Amino acid sequence: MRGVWLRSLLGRVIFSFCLSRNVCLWFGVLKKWTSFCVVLSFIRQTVQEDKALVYEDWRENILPLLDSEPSKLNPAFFGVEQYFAAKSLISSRSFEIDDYHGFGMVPLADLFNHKTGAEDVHFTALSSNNESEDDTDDEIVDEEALAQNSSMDKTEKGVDSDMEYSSITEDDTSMLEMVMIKDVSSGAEVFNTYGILGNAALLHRYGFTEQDNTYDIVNIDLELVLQWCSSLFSNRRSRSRVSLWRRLGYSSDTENSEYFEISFDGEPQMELLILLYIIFLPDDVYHKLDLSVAVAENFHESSEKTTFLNDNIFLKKLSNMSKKTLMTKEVCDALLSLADMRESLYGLKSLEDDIEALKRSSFVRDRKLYHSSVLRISERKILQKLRNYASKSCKITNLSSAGKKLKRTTKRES
Ligand SMILES: C[S@@+](CC[C@H](N)C(=O)[O-])C[C@H]1O[C@@H](n2cnc3c(N)ncnc32)[C@H](O)[C@@H]1O
Repeated sequence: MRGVWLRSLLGRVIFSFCLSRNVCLWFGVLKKWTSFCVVLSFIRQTVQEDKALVYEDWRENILPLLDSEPSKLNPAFFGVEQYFAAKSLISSRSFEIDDYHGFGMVPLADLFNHKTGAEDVHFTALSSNNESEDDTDDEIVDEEALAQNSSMDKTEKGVDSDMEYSSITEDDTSMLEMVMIKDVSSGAEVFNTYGILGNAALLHRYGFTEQDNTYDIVNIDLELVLQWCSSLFSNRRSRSRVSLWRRLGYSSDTENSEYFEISFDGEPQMELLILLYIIFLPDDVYHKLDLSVAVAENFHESSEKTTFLNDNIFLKKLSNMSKKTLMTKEVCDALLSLADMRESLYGLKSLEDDIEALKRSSFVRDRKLYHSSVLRISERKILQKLRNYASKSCKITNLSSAGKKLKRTTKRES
């Protein structure tokens, strides 16, 4: 048996997996789990929301069992803390398989540790054209059928060649294929990748971080932008400018957890630049734009609304603006202030202090401290890059406006 698995690792092996698109049913009917999985898409890092969802799950599904009479459950094992621990364990051992299957737990596949952007092994559904034909039914995979299909069964029946696996299971949506995508030297660790995840997401879901993770990001909350805005302008102006930005469709749907991402290279999200740009618009331009949007909002037909907005010259200009053109001197200065405000959330210790502390040996033993420190440092380095990005763009803007002024003066003089 051992030989079969080892051979399969070097070639390819097909796992049967107990999984449906609603993977959460695997653990009993915990309806909130689905949203928990979805929320953990990690494009948005919603630790607090997840905690609230898990708590709600516990309250709805576990608490009634404890309260029911006579309860055979020992409350010491079914408290909310234990529930969080169990869910964390499950979540750290499940991963996003593909678009069709979503998140799931796959026996054996959870053997592999993660490496960002450098997987050796890849998991994929066998049939690539099985998209949504059976969307409405078969949410739960028939466990008996799965057992019959399991690769272990086939091995025991003596079916162990790759060809035979493939021909038997080609259209089976309950099968996953594990493919070695590169050669791995004998004795070296075989890595999978859990997805494109920044350090906060890795820490939140899997309990570890990676130094120099190129998918790392820093979030700047909309709330922080509002705070900065209110330090320069009246609250009324801040609110009205943000409201216009929302009405133009640049904000996300979830109003209570809005934030902007700064990429690993220190580049701010376009939506943040547009908001800052709108905040600095002169009053007359703002009022014209606001009026146009108000008129458009009165159209009943969305096509009429779109045509009207598309005809607006300023809106056309705004939507065609590149990051470079949005980086006016004011926007650059705003980004520098926002970087400082965000940095202040890390307390009084400097980035250098943090780097020194990470080198201390005690951190290596205390894994929680180590990973939280890596996260802190990588986020602060991104903020540093944001400052560089803003200062560099500011210099370019200054140079080009100085160039334009010079051109105008030369024209006038000639
Ligand atoms: C699916 S398991 C991977 C197998 C795991 N090593 C085990 O013991 O079963 C996921 C867990 O492995 C650990 N892990 C995976 N990749 C890691 C990495 N690159 N660095 C540190 N820990 C990692 C984390 O604790 C994570 O929650």
